[in-house]
Amino acid sequence: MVAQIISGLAVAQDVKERVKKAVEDLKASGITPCLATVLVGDDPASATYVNSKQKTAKELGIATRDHRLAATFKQHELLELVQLLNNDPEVHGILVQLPLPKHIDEFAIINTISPLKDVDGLTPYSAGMLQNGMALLKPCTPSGVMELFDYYKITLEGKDAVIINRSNLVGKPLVFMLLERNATVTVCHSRTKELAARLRQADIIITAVGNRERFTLTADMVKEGAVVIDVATSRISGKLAGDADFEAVKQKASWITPVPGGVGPMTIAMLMKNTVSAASVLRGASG
Ligand SMILES: Nc1nc(=O)c2c([nH]1)NC[C@@H]1CN(c3ccc(C(=O)N[C@@H](CCC(=O)O)C(=O)O)cc3)C=[N+]21
Repeated sequence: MVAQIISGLAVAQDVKERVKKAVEDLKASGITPCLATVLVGDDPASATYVNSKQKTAKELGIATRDHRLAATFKQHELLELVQLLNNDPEVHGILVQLPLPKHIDEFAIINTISPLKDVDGLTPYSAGMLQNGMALLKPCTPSGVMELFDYYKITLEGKDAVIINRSNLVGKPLVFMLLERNATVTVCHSRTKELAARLRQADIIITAVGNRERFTLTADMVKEGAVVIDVATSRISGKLAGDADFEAVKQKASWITPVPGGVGPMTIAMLMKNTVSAASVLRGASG
C-alpha cells in the first residue's frame, strides 16, 4: 500500500478561512479578538514559532500583543505580566511560549493564566475540563491532529491508537480526545518495553519524540494500512523532518502526515480558532 498524504497545510488553510469569517462577525459586534504572545529568551526555534503565530493572527484580522523578554527576566516579573494580561479586557488569549528558561517554574506561570484566556489549553483547569469532555479551549497540537482525522474522515471508533509522547502539551491531552472518539489508547515513552511490537499492533500511530538519534519510526514498526501522524519537528543534516522515515513508512501506511506541512501548520490554525472561541465567550457574557 502507498499512503495518501494528509495535508496539514490544506486543512490549516480551511480552518483559517473559517476563523477569518468568525473574526469579521466578532468585529461587527464590537469585539476585536486579541492574542497576546509571551516569549522569554532568545531560542531561535521558539522565536520562529512565535513569529508565525503573530503573522497568522494578523492575516486573520486578530489583534496581537507581542511580549519578548530577555532570558534573565525573573519569575515574579513574568507572573506580574501574566496577571496584567489576565486583567486587560482587550486581551482574549494568552500564549506563553514553552519551554521557559530553567530558572522559571513553568507550572507556576501556566497556573496563573486565566482559564478564560488559556488559548493553549494548558492550565490545570483546562486539562481537567478536557478529562471531563467539557473543555472549550483544548491544546492546539492535539486538537489539530483531531481536525485532520475529521477532515479526511479517518474513523477512530474501536481503533488501536498508540501515542509516543506523554507531555501535557501533546500526549496526555490526546489520550482524552482519542478516548472520547472510542479509540483504545496506549501511551508509550522512553521507558516503554517492546515499543516496536506495540507499534506493529497499532491502527493509528501518533509519534512526537523529536530526536531522530533516540527514535526513528521505521517501516518495520508499522502495520500495513496503519495511519501515521508525525507530530515531531527535528532536523536531519539541517533539513526539517519528523520522527518517521517518511519515504519507507509511506509504502506501508494508508495515511501519513509529512513534516513540514503536516501537524505544524495545524497547531497554529487551532491557536487562532481558540483565540476566537475565547473572544466569543466574552461576547456571550456581555450579552
Ligand atoms: N506554549 C506553547 N504552545 C505551543 O503550541 C508550542 C510551544 N509552546 N512550544 C513549542 C511547540 C512547537 N510548536 C510548533 C508550531 C508550529 C510549527 C510549524 O508550523 N511547523 C512548520 C514548519 C516550520 C519551520 O519551517 O520551521 C511545519 O511543520 O510545516 C511547528 C511546531 C508549537 N509549540
